[in-house]
Amino acid sequence: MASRTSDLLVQFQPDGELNLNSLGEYAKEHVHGFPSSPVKIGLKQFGYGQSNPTYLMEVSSTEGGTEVVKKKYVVRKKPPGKLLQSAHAVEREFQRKYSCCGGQSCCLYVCLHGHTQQMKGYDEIPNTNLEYHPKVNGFVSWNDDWVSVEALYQRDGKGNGTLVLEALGVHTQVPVPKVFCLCTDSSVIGTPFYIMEYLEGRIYLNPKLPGVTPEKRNAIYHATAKALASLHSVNVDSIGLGKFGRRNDYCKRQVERWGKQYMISTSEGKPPRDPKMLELASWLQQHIPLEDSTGGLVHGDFRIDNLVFHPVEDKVIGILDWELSTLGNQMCDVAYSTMPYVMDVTDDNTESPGGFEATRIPDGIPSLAEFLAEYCSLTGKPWPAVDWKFYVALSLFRGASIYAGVYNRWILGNASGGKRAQVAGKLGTVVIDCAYTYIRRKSVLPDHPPSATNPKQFATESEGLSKDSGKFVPSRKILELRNKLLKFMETRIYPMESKFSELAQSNMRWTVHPEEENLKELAKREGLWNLWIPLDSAARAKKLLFDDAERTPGNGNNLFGAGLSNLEYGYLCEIMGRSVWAPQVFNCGAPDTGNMEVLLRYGTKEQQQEWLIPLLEGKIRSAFAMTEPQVASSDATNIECSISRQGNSYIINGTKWWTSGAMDPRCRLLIVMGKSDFNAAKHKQQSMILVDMKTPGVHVKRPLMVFGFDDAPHGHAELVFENVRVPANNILLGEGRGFEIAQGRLGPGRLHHCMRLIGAAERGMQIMAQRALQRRVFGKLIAEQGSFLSDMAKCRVELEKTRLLVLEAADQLDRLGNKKSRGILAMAKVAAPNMALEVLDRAIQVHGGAGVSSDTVLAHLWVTARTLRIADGPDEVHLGTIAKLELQRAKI
Ligand SMILES: Cc1cc2nc3c(=O)[nH]c(=O)nc-3n(C[C@H](O)[C@H](O)[C@H](O)COP(=O)(O)OP(=O)(O)OC[C@H]3O[C@@H](n4cnc5c(N)ncnc54)[C@H](O)[C@@H]3O)c2cc1C
Repeated sequence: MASRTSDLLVQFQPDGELNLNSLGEYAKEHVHGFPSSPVKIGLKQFGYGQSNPTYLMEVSSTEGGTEVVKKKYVVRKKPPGKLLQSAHAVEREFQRKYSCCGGQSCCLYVCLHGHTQQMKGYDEIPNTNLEYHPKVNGFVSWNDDWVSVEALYQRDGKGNGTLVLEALGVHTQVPVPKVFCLCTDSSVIGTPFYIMEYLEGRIYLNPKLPGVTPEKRNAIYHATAKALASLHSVNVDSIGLGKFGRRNDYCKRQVERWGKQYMISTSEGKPPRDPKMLELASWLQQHIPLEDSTGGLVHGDFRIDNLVFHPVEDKVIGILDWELSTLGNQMCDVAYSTMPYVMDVTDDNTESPGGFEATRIPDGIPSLAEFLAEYCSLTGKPWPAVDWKFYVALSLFRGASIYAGVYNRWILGNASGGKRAQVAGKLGTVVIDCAYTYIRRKSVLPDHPPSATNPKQFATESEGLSKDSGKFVPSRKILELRNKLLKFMETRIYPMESKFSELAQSNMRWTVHPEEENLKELAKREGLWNLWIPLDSAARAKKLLFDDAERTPGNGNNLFGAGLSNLEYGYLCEIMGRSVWAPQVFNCGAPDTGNMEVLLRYGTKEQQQEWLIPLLEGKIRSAFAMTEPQVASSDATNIECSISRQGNSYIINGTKWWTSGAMDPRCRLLIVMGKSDFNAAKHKQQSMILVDMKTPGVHVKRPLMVFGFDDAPHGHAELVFENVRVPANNILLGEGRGFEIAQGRLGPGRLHHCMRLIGAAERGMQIMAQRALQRRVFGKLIAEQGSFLSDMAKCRVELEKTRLLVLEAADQLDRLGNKKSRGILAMAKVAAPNMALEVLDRAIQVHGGAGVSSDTVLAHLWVTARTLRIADGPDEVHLGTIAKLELQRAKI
């Protein structure tokens, strides 16, 4: 059952300092609309929670001789007595619009704790006990989480400032109570306090939601995820909270802070210290997530009982308790909000942790995975499986530290939670044990969010993402992956492009930048690895290698991708195509994907073990050697390289060129196409064979240049095979089956090129528009020149047409297979490079000289697109296929 907010009131327990008269006088002066002649000011205390004492202030006036309550407010103050550093910082919850004289002489600066200080040239202000720090242009204090005063009361151009509650209330849809004033003067009611709006609504004190129907429970959890998502979606910079806290190293600082506070609460003469807590601290320190700073707004105490729900509707009208709010890693908030799944926080059970996962999820409440999937979908955040253990353990660690603080305060006699604080010591031990067990669990969250098609999916609104049906509407799963990829590109790939290029132009050009390997690890951890692998190819290899697809060791580390169709991959591959450096970071680069596809589809178990697994793991790279300099290789029946059987070996002789990737120091495998029988039928002469790059007789003659780019460190090699002897079982599928394999290999691989070209064109469009909006020619921005506008619009038209064609080809490939979709594949292969060239050429033109230089990525993208009118079959060959099919249709 929900409690109405008014049900939570208990008789006012005076703390000896709270003077109602001074409170009333202060409110009259500082709260807009406060009755000017109140008859009576009454105070009732909210009896729930041990944090900052909170009161309902009822202001009565007389009407027709009767006393009526005219207005209700909430007063929230610090507890009296000596407090832990940074705890109970009510000032952090509040923000008022702070006006100054215009920046001339009276700007008041207030620190986190209500201390004030004058700045050079400003009027003297009492209560000075902080030091001005020029680096932060604010005041520094004892707390490492200090934000500069300027940050706390950021000034806009008019000398006004904003902070969290007011900033959210004024500028966002995040449900928060309206705040009226902050009083930092402890002489008024004994401690700093603030006054805010009283919200009449429902509060669910128990996250199990007893006495609530399953449907309503579902709706309440949905509303909770939505409220959290709304607060996490706030753009802090745009609402003046950009400096509300330090953005980086949030988890690291949290571990230090709560560890420190635990030590303070359990020092000599205080409650005993639990050694497991120290172990926990060290585990946390060693497992800080790589991405320790999403830098967004963090509530710090987000739980269902800190939410006020509408009196009748299942929506949140107020998020309360902002005293721990700051900027940082929002996943900490998410983990904390899911504590009921791990631990029963409702009753003072000092024996066991409980938690939905240990007991049972009450009917209607979503599973943890469903709740998280809902949140991730609403915010577009990546699925947090990788670091989930850390986040939950940190929440528990923090909880244990808070319990230790409460217990210590109870011993000192100033815990506002009264009797409940008495058992806090024992509860702390339960929490520590729970965390201790938790970090030893093998798995805490599935690798992937529950499927969007799961009928039990609890979300209603997020279904909107996949509810809209239509051929080219990506599912929620794909949208999540897309968002993750986009973020990865923005934060990891684009910032490294110039560094990768620099190395590729230096005399160390044929080495790999160490950051590339780091990024690969990160991509694996993010679940952005091997996404290109189609379901059916993965199934064959899993069966062959492990006999039991479900128990594949690779399941846990995305070795076999995310189980996507070619169509689904299309939405992701194009994002990778926006940078020439990106595909290999996700193990989705050419020619590896094509080669892995060959091994997945046609490799024997032994071949897969030797070559496929290290390729899937990203430990080695590969190349495909078909084209030969001396013959027209667009017709592969012309090739002359010989593969001849001798006992248990094959001997290879011939010259290949344009073997892409063969210069890469990690390249170990060559798939060589040659002739094993020069007298067989035209399409049965060719075979494919696996060759270790290190086999004697494999010579790299030279790297080839593409319009001046050698594409180091991967490169395109001319190779000579001189009596290269390889084991006979290196043959793929069997002698004379080379053409068959080529058909299988080139279908998806070709389409991946097209998908990437869509991305390259998108990048071109983006850079082109940015340039046009900045560059002035003959008195006008380029974006204002009519000829440019129509050119750009035409580029967009071409791009969208081609994207649809590529997606259609992917869809046909999924449904009809390689052979039947060869017509549309050929169309995509002709259309995509030509479209990308047109768009990139336009973008280059808009950049003038800069466009043809290496200062932008445009020239490299253009060059790559140009080669794709030739590589994987010249346009003419594909046009021939399209025309042939067209005529065949006409004959039927
Ligand atoms: C950057 C790059 C990377 C490459 N990577 C690889 C790789 O990793 N592995 C590999 O084996 N190969 C690779 N290639 C080679 C590529 O696949 C071949 O260049 C391509 O197949 C064309 O073969 P060719 O160069 O022998 O040209 P040719 O076969 O000599 O053709 C020359 C031209 O003849 C015309 N032509 C061809 N057929 C027809 C027709 N039916 N009708 C009308 N005109 C026609 C076309 O204009 C064509 O461009 C790569 C090429 C480049 C540029």
